[in-house]
Amino acid sequence: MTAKLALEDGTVFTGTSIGAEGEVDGEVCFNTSMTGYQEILTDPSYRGQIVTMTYPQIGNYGVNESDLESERPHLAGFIVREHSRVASNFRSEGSLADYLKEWGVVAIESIDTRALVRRIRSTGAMRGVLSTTDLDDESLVAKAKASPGLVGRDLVKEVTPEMPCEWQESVSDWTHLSKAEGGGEKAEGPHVVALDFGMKWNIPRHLYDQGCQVTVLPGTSTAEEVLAQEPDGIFLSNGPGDPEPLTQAVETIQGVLGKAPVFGICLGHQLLSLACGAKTFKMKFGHRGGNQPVQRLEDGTVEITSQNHGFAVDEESLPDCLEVTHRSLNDGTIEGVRHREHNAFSVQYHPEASAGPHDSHYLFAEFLKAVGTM
Ligand SMILES: NC(=O)CC[C@H](N)C(=O)O
Repeated sequence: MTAKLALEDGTVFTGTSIGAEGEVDGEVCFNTSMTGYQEILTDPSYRGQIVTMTYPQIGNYGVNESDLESERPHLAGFIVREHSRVASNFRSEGSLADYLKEWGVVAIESIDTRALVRRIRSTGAMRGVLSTTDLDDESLVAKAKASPGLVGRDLVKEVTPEMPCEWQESVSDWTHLSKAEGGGEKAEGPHVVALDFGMKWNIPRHLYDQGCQVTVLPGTSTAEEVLAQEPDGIFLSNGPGDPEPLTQAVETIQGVLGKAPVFGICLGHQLLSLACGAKTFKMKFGHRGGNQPVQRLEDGTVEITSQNHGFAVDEESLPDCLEVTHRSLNDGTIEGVRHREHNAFSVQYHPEASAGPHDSHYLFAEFLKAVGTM
């Protein structure tokens, strides 16, 4: 079945559908990871985005239950150069194409993803439409132009859980970072409240494996609701879209700062910075992939990190109470901050990896240390 991708600048790519029938719109962005397509599909931070993989062949190790980062795919659409017809891996439980169809994900292959990515890199992230039902170029480009984009929209409300829950799952036990260190069984350690703005599951898995009792609260919770849990530490999760419209989350963070140690990842980092008085801005095409170099300013160490963000904290707006701790070596943007008075720090990248390198796992231990010293 033919599928088409149209961009707001008038470019149209014609390829073949590998997913569900239908039509979706969203911001077209690219991810440079060679593996981890299942984690990307199920990362709630991709809500509202059509994701192109730069690696040319995707799907060759299939899909499985333990690589899910949430219950279901969240991205708007998926683009690959070639979808592998063979899924060969001892962990594989099914094929990528079946998974995409099962969850109604509109997806396309056999387009020139290099040309698409070069266009995004020079023009910046663009709105687009991916369709198997409308194959008329003019109509598709008009729809891409009319698509709402990400700026100014609260996408967290579409992915945050309705109810609190107690987290009970370890990191998947085929990795060397699993329960071996005693995680899970000794969840009598510090009580961490995780505000879930669209949290990737590997984050609470890591906290649980460090012995934390993890209570997951909806991202819409108030400071009173968080503090009523008597947390030893508060975690601010990743999540989709533009951080600036999330005024309620910012208020909650302002209400809990200084009352317990705070650790934020990605959207959580942006929200902590906003709560301290900084501003965020939309990047030209963002950072998405498992090979993003970041420097830890304290000692110059370079970490290769997993990232997925299209917004960033604006350095010019940084208040005196925040100190930059990490910086991107690709473009110099802020990748981590620490509060000078309160016990609070955050990073723009993903120490839980999933998928990606494990260089930054030490941040979970740092949070635990912070929790113990408050
Ligand atoms: N992974 C995330 O939390 C992403 C944060 C935010 N939605 C951004 O794109 O910058």
